[in-house]
Amino acid sequence: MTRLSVNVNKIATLRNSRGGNNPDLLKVARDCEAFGAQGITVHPRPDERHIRYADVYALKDIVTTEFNIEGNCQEQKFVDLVLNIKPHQVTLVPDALGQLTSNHGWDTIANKVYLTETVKKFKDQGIRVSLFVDPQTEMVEAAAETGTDRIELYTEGYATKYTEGKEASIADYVKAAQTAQKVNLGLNAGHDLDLNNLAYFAENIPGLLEVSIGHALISDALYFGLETTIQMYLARLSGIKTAEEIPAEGEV
Ligand SMILES: CC(=O)[C@@H](O)[C@H](O)COP(=O)(O)O
Ligand SMILES: NCC(=O)COP(=O)(O)O
Repeated sequence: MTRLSVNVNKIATLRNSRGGNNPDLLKVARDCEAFGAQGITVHPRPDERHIRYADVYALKDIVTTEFNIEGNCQEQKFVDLVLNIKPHQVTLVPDALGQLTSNHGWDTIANKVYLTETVKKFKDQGIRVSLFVDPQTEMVEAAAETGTDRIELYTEGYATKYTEGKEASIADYVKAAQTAQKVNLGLNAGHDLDLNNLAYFAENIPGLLEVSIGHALISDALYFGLETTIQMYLARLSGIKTAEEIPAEGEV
């Protein structure tokens, strides 16, 4: 079954808006795990506008599930952070400085030499590596040549097109996932996944090991509460239908 890693960036963003410790990031991370999340994701950025480097060190001591650190390995501070903490997984994302949020995957062809050296640096320390990529066959194939363990498919394109037509929105992702299987890459996915689009993605993408979800999940928690929200996302991943999705008798 696909595992759910909760990205807690938005909790830090809310906390930072007032300068104190409310909400308490470490408590939220512990609670996410207690409510069933199988991993915690953070994505520190150089300006530390949400997750701070100090948060990542503090989380290392309390996360008991999979710890996934995402970020830009072209920043030496990020590389040092990850090598010091040694999380279960590092996800390398080609962010530009000052970027609002991640908006593209690696060009794994143009950056093959750089990525091969960087992947090795982390793998030599026992850290699983995942590369953030767009759903393009040639990018997935070249990713495999860097020695990375996994890729994370950037799902913003899927999420945007989902409401216009499910089949068309997922087609490139299915192809990319099939390619990943062919070249023996583990498969993660993330960005803008939510309660509406998650189940269809998880049902149709072969070999999907993990999704990391932050923005929508934390927003949903305002309405449903964190525990219920996490249960709802887990249900989407396990194929359990909600009451509204179960056809009434005679409708089948
Ligand atoms: C790589 C990715 O898609 C996520 O990590 C996303 O970028 C979250 O980062 P923000 O919370 O800064 O939007
Ligand atoms: N890797 C994707 C992630 O961690 C969360 O992205 P989003 O759900 O905040 O868009």
